[in-house]
Parts: sequence; structure tokens; C-alpha cells
Amino acid sequence: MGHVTATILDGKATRDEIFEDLKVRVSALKDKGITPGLGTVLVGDDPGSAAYVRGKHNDCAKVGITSIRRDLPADITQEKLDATIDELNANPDCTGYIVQLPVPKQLDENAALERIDPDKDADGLHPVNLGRLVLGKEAPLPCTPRGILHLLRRYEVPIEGAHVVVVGRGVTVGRPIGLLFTRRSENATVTLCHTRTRDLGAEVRRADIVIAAAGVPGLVTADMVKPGAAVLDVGVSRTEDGLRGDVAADVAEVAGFLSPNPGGVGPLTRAFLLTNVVERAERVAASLG
Ligand SMILES: NC(=O)C1=CN([C@@H]2O[C@H](COP(=O)(O)OP(=O)(O)OC[C@H]3O[C@@H](n4cnc5c(N)ncnc54)[C@H](OP(=O)(O)O)[C@@H]3O)[C@@H](O)[C@H]2O)C=CC1
Ligand SMILES: Nc1nc(=O)c2c([nH]1)NC[C@@H]1CN(c3ccc(C(=O)N[C@@H](CCC(=O)O)C(=O)O)cc3)C=[N+]21
Ligand SMILES: [Mg+2]
Repeated sequence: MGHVTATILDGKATRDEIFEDLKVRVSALKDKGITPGLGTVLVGDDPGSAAYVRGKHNDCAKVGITSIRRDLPADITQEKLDATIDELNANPDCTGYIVQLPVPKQLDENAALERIDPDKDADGLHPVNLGRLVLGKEAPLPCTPRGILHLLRRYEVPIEGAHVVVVGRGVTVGRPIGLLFTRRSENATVTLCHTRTRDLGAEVRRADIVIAAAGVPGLVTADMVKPGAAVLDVGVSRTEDGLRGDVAADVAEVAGFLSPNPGGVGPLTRAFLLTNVVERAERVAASLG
């Protein structure tokens, strides 16, 4: 590989800073008699999904959040999944929770997401919370988009007035990051690209900030990147050579800032999942006076 010019946006170091802050806040909540709890619902035995869920519970242990695991067999019925969601909605130990995606084909993913109590939606992906984001009302924010914004601010990458090109319009990353970047608090100009985009290279070349969230290994190549641009590699693919991001290695020779994969946005996705849980616990504590 050639000469790396990009400043690396270090997701692990930034995650550690967030965890230090969360530890203090969790300990203050415990002093008031409130212990935040994160629930996970994992359906089936996909090794990748199981590893993500394990990672989330390891993170909980680091900051003092209680872990609540609901692991269900792959062949479960919708009724059983619904019953698990209802139980977590009612469970006072569970401050917030997620249903790990994807779920097996016989299950209705959107029906499951809609059944989550919007106040307990740690992913920020419930339709009510996405609606609140559109309307500019306070709500739990989607974790990966929040992680992306935090990383850019942490390294002082200019956002106001910047042209952001997002590759992907998926519900977890591309669509909500467009909503965040165009808020009056961010003021970026956003282009969302997808499989029907006529000339992806031409779009990406105009970008000051590139968010690669398609899940296609090496999709964003050095020739598509404006020298000095910030490039964030978010997409993940499982290939024969292991996990691969969406950004080709030689982009590090052209970009001004690079969020690598692994070691970039992934750890922050998990940090903001815990942040959403702590924020809800703080709201509950405030309402108790
Ligand atoms: N690192 C992290 O923390 C996280 C990473 N991820 C990863 O981010 C990626 C995006 O996830 P999600 O938001 O759920 O999106 P989806 O996986 O649901 O959708 C992928 C999007 O990428 C677009 N796309 C696919 N191929 C191309 C291509 N060749 N050119 C242009 N666009 C393309 C699709 O276009 P179309 O709509 O036309 O099909 C679609 O909009 C996934 O790889 C996921 O695993 C997700 C969450 C967290
Ligand atoms: N309801 C739901 N919410 C999600 O947020 C969600 C989901 N389902 N399904 C799958 C995707 C993918 N995703 C990742 C989270 C962390 C890393 C991560 O931490 N990655 C590390 C490497 C792995 C590790 O260190 O364990 C890194 O990038 O450095 C990656 C990917 C969340 N997703
Ligand atoms: Mg998806």
C-alpha cells in the first residue's frame, strides 16, 4: 500500500471517552436508586448477530448497565416474538432494548419494531421516533448516524455547508443520517445514493464528506474521492477473507480524514446504544423528582 495521508478517525478511542462519561452518569443514577438496563432480543443462531449481541453486553458490563438477554430459537412464531416484546415493554428493569436485525424470514420485522414501546426504543428506529426526527422533536436518535456525527465533530471536520454524499438509503444508516445532516443544527447539504444512481463516481467526487453504507466490499475507490475529503466506512460484508468494509484500501492515500472499518463507526454505534439507554434512565429519574 502507498502513503497514508488521511487523519484516522479513531472510533475505539472516541468510544472509550463516551464510556468514561457514561460510567459517571450511571453511577449517579444508581445513587438515586435507578440502575439502567439494556435488553436484547436475538432470534436464531447466526454467528455474526450473536457476536454483535455479545459485544453489546460486554459494553454494558464496562459502564455498569444491567444486561437483559432474550435469546429465541430460529423457528419461533410471531406470537412468541410478540410476547417477548410485550414482556420487555412491561419489565421495569429494562430501560431500553433492541431487536437484533435481521430476524428470520417467517417473522415480520416491521411489526416487531412497531410493537416496541417508543420510549424504550434504544435503536431509535421505531416509526414514532423516526417521525419525531423528521419533525425535529426530541427522541432517541438512531445509533449509527449519531456515532457518525459525533466522530466528525470530535475531529473537527467541518459540517456546516458541507456537501455530504451518502452511499445507501437503508433504514439503519443512509436514510436517517440524511435526516440528521440536514437539521438546522448541522446544515449540511445531502445527496443519498442507491443502486439506481446513474453515476455513483460522479456523485461521490463532489463530496466533502462521504458516508459509505451500502454493504458492498470496496465499492468506494480512490478515484471517486475528492482529495482531502472525509470518508467514513460504515458498510460491513462477510466475505471469504473475513469482514470487509465498503471503502477500498487506497482511499487512505487520497482522503483527508478516514473512519476505518473496523475501528471507526462500529464501536460508536454500540456506545450510542448505551447512551440512549442512559438518557432514558435520566428522563425517568427526572420525572420521579
Ligand atoms: N458499522 C456499523 O456500526 C454498522 C454497519 N451497518 C452496515 O451498514 C450497511 C448499510 O446498512 P442499512 O442502512 O441497513 O442498509 P441496507 O443494507 O438495508 O441497504 C443497503 C443500501 O445500499 C444501497 N446499495 C447497495 N449496493 C449499492 C451499489 N452498488 N451502489 C449504490 N448503492 C448501493 C442499496 O440501494 P437500494 O436501496 O437501491 O437497494 C440500499 O439502499 C450494511 O452493510 C450494514 O451491515 C449497519 C449498522 C451499523
Ligand atoms: N437492531 C439492530 N441494531 C443495530 O445497530 C444493528 C443490527 N440490528 N443488526 C446489525 C447491524 C450491524 N451493527 C454493528 C454494530 C457494531 C459493530 C462494531 O462494533 N464493529 C467493530 C468490530 C467488531 C467488534 O469489535 O466486535 C468495529 O467496526 O470496529 C459493527 C456493526 C449494528 N447493527
Ligand atoms: Mg438492513
